[in-house]
Amino acid sequence: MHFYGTSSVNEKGHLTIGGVDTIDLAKDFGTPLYVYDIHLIRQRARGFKDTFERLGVSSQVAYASKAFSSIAMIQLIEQEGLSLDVVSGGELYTALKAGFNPEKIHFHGNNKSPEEIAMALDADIGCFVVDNFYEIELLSRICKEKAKQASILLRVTPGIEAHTHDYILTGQEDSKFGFDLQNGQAEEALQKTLDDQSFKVLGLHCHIGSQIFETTGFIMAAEKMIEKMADWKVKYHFSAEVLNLGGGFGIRYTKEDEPLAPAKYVEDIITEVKMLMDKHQLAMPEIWIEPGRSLTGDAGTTLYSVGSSKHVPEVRNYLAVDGGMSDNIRPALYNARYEAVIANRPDAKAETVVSIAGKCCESGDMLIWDLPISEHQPGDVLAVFCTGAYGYAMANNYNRIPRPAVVFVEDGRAELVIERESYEDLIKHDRSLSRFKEGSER
Ligand SMILES: Cc1ncc(COP(=O)(O)O)c(C=O)c1O
Ligand SMILES: N[C@@H](CCCC[NH3+])C(=O)O
Repeated sequence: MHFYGTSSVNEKGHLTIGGVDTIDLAKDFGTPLYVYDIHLIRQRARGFKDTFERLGVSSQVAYASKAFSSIAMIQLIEQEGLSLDVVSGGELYTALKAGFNPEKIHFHGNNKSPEEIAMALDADIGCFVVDNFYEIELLSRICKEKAKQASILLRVTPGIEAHTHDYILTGQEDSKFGFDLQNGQAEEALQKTLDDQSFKVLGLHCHIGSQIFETTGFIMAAEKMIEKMADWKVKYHFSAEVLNLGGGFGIRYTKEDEPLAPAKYVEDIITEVKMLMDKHQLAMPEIWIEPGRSLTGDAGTTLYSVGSSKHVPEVRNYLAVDGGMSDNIRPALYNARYEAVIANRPDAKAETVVSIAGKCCESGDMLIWDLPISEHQPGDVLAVFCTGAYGYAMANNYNRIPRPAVVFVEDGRAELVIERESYEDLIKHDRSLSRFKEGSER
C-alpha cells in the first residue's frame, strides 16, 4: 500500500490519518466522509513558497480554490500565507466570509457576470484575470460606474497541447479560455486595456491544463509569452510586472502515475524562465502560480462503508459502497483512477479483485474498476485515496443523496469542517405544488 502524507497503521491494525484512527472517524462522523490531512496541505504550501524564496524570485502562490473550497479550507490557506484564485461569485463569497484578505484574491472565469464583477470590485480584490473582449468592455464600464481602477492580468492561450485528459486541457488554440497569442487577439487585448484608464495591466496569465507530469509544456508556454513580452516592451513600452503560469501540476493517483515532487515543478520551470528573461533582456517579473490539485489532492481520503456485493460468474465481482458519483464524479467524467484499501485492515494481503460500485442508479457509477482487495464484509470501511481535489468540490445531489461531511485531521485531532447534508437540506429550496389548483383547466 502507498501511504500519503501522515497516513499510517496503528496498533489495532487500522489506517490512521493525521494520527486519527479512520475507523473511529467513520463511527463518529458517518460515511461517506472526506478526511483531509491538513499537515500535508501545509507542507505543500510551504514547499511552493520556500522554493521561490530559495530561487530568489518574488512570487504569489495562489491556491485554486475550485479544487476544494470551504470556509475552513480558505482559512487554512490564509494561515499559510498563500493567495487565492476564485472563479465564481460563490467561491469569492466563501473567501470573503472566511475573512480572506481581498487584496490577495485573483478572480478568474470566462464569463464573469456583471453582478460578480461588481461584487469583486466592491470587495477591492487584488486582480481580475481578464479572459475575453466582452469582459474588457464589461469590466471597464463597471469600473467607470464605480469610479474604480481594476488591476488585471490578460489570460492568453499560448497554443500548447499538454498531455492530459481532453476535458482538462486549456492551453490549446481551440479553447474556450483566453486571448490567442498567435493570431493577434492577445495583442489587441493589450492595446485596448493599456489605453483604458479603468485598468492597471499587471501582466499575462496562462494555464495549459491540469494533471500534467512534465515541465515541457509549461516552459514552452512561458517561452511564447516571454517572446511577446519582449516584443510588446519595444512596441508599447509595456513591462509586465507579473507572469502567471497557472496551475496543473500532476499528482500520484495510482502506481502508474509518476509526477515530479510539487516543488520540483516550480524549480525546473523557474530556472528556465530566468534564462529566457535574461535571453530577452527583460527584468524578472513577479511569478504567480495557481496550484489546486497539487495542494489538496493527495491530502484527501474518502471513507465509505462497504455494503452489497454481486458476483457475475467468470466476469466480475462488484462491491458496492454507500457513496459514488454523487460524492466523486471524476471516475464517471474522466475515467479517473484511484487506489483503495479496507481501512480496518490495510496491511492484509489483497486476495481478490473487485470493482467498486457506487449506489447511484447509473451503470456508469463505478468508483474503481478491478481493485485488488483483501478479505472484506459488509460494514467494513473502504478508504479511497487521493480524493482531495475536485472530489467534494464536484459533489452533487444526484438521486437526492445528501453530500458527505468533511473533517480535517492533524496531530491526533479531528474537526468537522463541513457538516453532512440532511434530508431536510435536500428539500429546503423546494416549493410545494399548492399554488396550482388541482386538475387545472387546459
Ligand atoms: C485558470 C486555472 N488555474 C488553476 C487551476 C488549477 O489547476 P490544478 O488543480 O490542476 O493545479 C485551474 C484548473 O485547471 C485553472 O483553470
Ligand atoms: N475537474 C478536473 C480538473 C479541472 C480543472 C479546472 N480547470 C479534475 O477533476 O481533474
